Amino acid sequence: MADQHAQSGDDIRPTETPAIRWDEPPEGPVLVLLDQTRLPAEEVELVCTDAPALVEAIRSLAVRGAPLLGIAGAYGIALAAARGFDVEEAADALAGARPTAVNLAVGVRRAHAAYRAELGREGDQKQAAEAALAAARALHREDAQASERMAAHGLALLDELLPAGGHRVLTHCNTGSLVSGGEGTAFAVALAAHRVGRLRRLWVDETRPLLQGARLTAYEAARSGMAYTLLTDNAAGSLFAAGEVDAVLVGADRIAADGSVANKVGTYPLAVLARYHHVPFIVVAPVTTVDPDTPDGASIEVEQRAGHEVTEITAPQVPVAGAEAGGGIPVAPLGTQAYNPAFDVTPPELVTAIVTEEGAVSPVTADALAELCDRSRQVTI
Ligand SMILES: CSC[C@@H](O)[C@@H](O)C(=O)COP(=O)(O)O
Repeated sequence: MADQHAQSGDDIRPTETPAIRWDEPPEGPVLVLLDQTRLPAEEVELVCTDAPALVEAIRSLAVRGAPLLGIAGAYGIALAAARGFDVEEAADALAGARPTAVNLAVGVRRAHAAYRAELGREGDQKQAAEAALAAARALHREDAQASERMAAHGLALLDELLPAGGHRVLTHCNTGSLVSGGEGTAFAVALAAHRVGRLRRLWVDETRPLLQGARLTAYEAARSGMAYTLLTDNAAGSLFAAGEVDAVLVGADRIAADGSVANKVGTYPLAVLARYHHVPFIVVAPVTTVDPDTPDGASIEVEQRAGHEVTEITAPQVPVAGAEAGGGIPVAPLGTQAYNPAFDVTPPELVTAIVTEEGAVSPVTADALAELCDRSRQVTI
């Protein structure tokens, strides 16, 4: 199959606009987000001046993806503190805005703890707000570094598992620079393979219902100059059957202590397909996505989203005036009920490896994961 994009991608950024940035115009500090609901049509920034606006941006998926949610949550605390809002209230609202991605609560807790610690040291409100901002900036920076290290570990693992030929990698949802302070998680591994000429093709699942694959991953892949092909989620089975997939690379929203992986709905069927077809199924996520307090997959809260996301096709860049519910184009009879979990859970026995910035765990066991988390804590302290 001919490559769709022949240019070398090294100097091309996957988006012109950063996914998130802190700004301090004369009117006061703001958190500026690249509104992901408007992609790929246009890169538009969304300016949040308080925590409720950020909560709304999180719920509507203007800002999304586990690591970026953590960074956004931390900046949200800094924003509430800097603008003199009730920080306790902001922390509760932000941490609860979406339940599955553990990074959101982790990011909120980190900035909140820095804020409280400064107050505890008799710091004034301004100093506490500065401490929260410093914590958010540190998380942002660390996520970029983690991204780089995950890419290196992931590429080494791919080369070890697939010694011959270029890699044909299937991915789901969106895991690139739109979800991270750096180049992302699973997508960063594909990008690293592309840069050294080892990526033959990135197969991009469209990822119904909100099309993060089609709208966002295809966008990032195109701008990066890699060979990619978009497929409907339903076409993955026949792609495996045709022998066209060498590895699956996905991200994670929460990894339970036993190694169960919550990720975008549609991930679990890919893991089943991969096992049946003897293809490595690799999860790439920062250590902060591993949640030692969630013992197993059954304990992970899976976010249920509005049915209209399924019963309507919503192209946010093309608003439909006067339409019902979500404002999209109906594709089902009026009143149809929909089952719309945002995530599913893949059991550890279907996961070939979990790649983090601290290295890979394979086979995936509770003990190996716990050891990795301990190692990471020692490095951080
Ligand atoms: C590194 S991103 C990993 C996951 O957060 C990603 O795969 C995903 O499922 C995102 O879901 P979303 O609902 O778009 O926030």
